[in-house]
Amino acid sequence: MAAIELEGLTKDYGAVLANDGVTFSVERGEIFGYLGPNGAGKTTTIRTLLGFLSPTSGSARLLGRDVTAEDELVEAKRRLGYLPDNPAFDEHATGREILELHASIKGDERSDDLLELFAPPLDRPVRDYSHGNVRKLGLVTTFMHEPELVILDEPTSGLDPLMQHRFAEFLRAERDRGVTVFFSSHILSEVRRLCDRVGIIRDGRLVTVEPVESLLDRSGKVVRLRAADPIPREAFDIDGVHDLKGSLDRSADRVRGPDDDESAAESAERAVTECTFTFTGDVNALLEHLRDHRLLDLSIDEAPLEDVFMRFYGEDGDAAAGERRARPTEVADDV
Ligand SMILES: Nc1ncnc2c1ncn2[C@@H]1O[C@H](COP(=O)(O)OP(=O)(O)OP(=O)(O)O)[C@@H](O)[C@H]1O
Repeated sequence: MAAIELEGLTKDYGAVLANDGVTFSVERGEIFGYLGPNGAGKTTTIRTLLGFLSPTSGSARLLGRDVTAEDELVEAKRRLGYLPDNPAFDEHATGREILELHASIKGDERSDDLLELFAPPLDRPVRDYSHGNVRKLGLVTTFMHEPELVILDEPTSGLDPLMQHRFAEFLRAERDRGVTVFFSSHILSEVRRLCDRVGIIRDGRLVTVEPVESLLDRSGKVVRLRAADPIPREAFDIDGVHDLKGSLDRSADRVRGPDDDESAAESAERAVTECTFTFTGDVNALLEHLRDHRLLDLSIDEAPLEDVFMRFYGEDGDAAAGERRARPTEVADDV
């Protein structure tokens, strides 16, 4: 039995179809990232899973329990930890009082360890907390009762890099002891660092569900090279080379054309000494192909996850995915 099962989940707010037949499962013991830009429908799915919203149609199950059946939902929630985007703690209570309240409701198996790890202040009222400290307190309340499944909304927002690193290590250790993690995010670096699989939602519809690695594999590698001598552009006419951009160092240009006065840009149309391209082929074949050229520098890196998302949200990706026309969406570090 999967930890989360969604089958044709649809939520129609009237003006907006926020979830449109969303179907996927989150397996036990995996870290699953739920991604999409603002307004894509992530929170709607999460709020439906938690029983805060009723689906217009379709079904949602948490730990095998139907979330639309009150008693089943209560049973599932005992084994669940939930960190909302903005935890609504009583502003007048201190962190310690909030932990005591949570312990009395759902139990406390490990708050001492969690406090050591995340170290939120405890003796000040929450209204004096920074955003990051609210988040740290929220992480303690989310995990203190040893949940089997945690649902986290943008978990690292407001955490400094050191704390983000600590949180990532903690989450992986939780996963390794069998805890299932479902989190929504639009921060690609976070997704790349943490997730086993991702589901991508756009305009209420699920675009893909797949392992992060396969998403990255399909997007290819970014190759950058610098050569001692000009390499004719035809040398890059091989399978898997896309988007070649290059420049020519004229001092190294020994392949000038008949017109020695041609501009640097014109020369670079024939040959390059420095270039960057996306490569989706066999790296060994590429290296073999470049063997006759003296390289000064070569790097082969994974394509940025941003490029992968552009395929799903950008104009071209829209056509390739056979999806509806995308709304204009900025895709930088945030999806
Ligand atoms: N209660 C509501 N009534 C009407 N429309 C709503 C309601 N809640 C959300 N929406 C709309 O549904 C769509 C999906 O919203 P949702 O909050 O699920 O997206 P999201 O992916 O979580 O976005 P964000 O990353 O900004 O939190 C948006 O167009 C939003 O304006």
